[in-house]
Amino acid sequence: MTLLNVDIQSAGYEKDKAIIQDIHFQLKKGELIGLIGPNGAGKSTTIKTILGLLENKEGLISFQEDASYSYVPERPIFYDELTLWEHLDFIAAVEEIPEKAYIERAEDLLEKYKLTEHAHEFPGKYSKGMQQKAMLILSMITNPDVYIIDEPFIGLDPNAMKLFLKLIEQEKSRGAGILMSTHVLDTAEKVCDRFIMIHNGQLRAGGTLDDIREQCELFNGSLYDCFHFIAEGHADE
Ligand SMILES: Nc1ncnc2c1ncn2[C@@H]1O[C@H](COP(=O)(O)OP(=O)(O)OP(=O)(O)O)[C@@H](O)[C@H]1O
Repeated sequence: MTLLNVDIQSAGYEKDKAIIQDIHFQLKKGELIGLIGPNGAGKSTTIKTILGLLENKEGLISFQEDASYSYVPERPIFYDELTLWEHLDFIAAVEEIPEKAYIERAEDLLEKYKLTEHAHEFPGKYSKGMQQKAMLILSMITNPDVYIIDEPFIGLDPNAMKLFLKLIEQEKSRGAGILMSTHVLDTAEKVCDRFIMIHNGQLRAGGTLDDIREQCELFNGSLYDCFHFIAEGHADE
């Protein structure tokens, strides 16, 4: 079942100045799609377009009726005056999550990400990795149907990365769909079901790793080999 249908003809930050063009794909239940491309390719712009943050857009974005989503931005954003626990309280109140369920889930996530002892501190003062973990916890507290995650791995230590991947796997089994942009291609190759490869604001290849290999004519290539081919226009020597 399709959770999100992306049909972007063009989008950008200024009128008549398209940054991305012709980006079309669908995110299905239980699926993890990797959004891949070099710096400045248009990954974050694609995500912002999906979230409805860009006014200059031609095309259609549609979430399945009543589908909820969580967005994890590339750079963590917090309210200065709220502790992490207060952020969780705030989200639970806005989303009307029953108190017992939310407290259990919050305590479990804080424990897993080793932030229990820091839950009553201001996340603005956390280390980079702790901030990223806090953002991931906030995104998971609502059990959304769709996750849109812009580069989750920056700053995560290896244990936190492993934990994140395990939780993402659990969320997929629950039926959530995940769109995740990342530069960590060896991990993406292992965990993503499909890929969207963007270069210069255009969809250059898409599908499973085998589909991408075929489109790049690199039949035994890794995801990195295909990335290099698309970004540089020739195979890596
Ligand atoms: N707020 C903005 N206003 C104008 N142009 C922008 C803005 N944000 C990004 N751009 C431009 O849009 C293009 C695509 O940027 P985008 O951030 O989508 O790339 P990206 O693929 O996410 O890159 P990275 O891997 O470096 O995060 C770049 O040329 C960038 O300069």
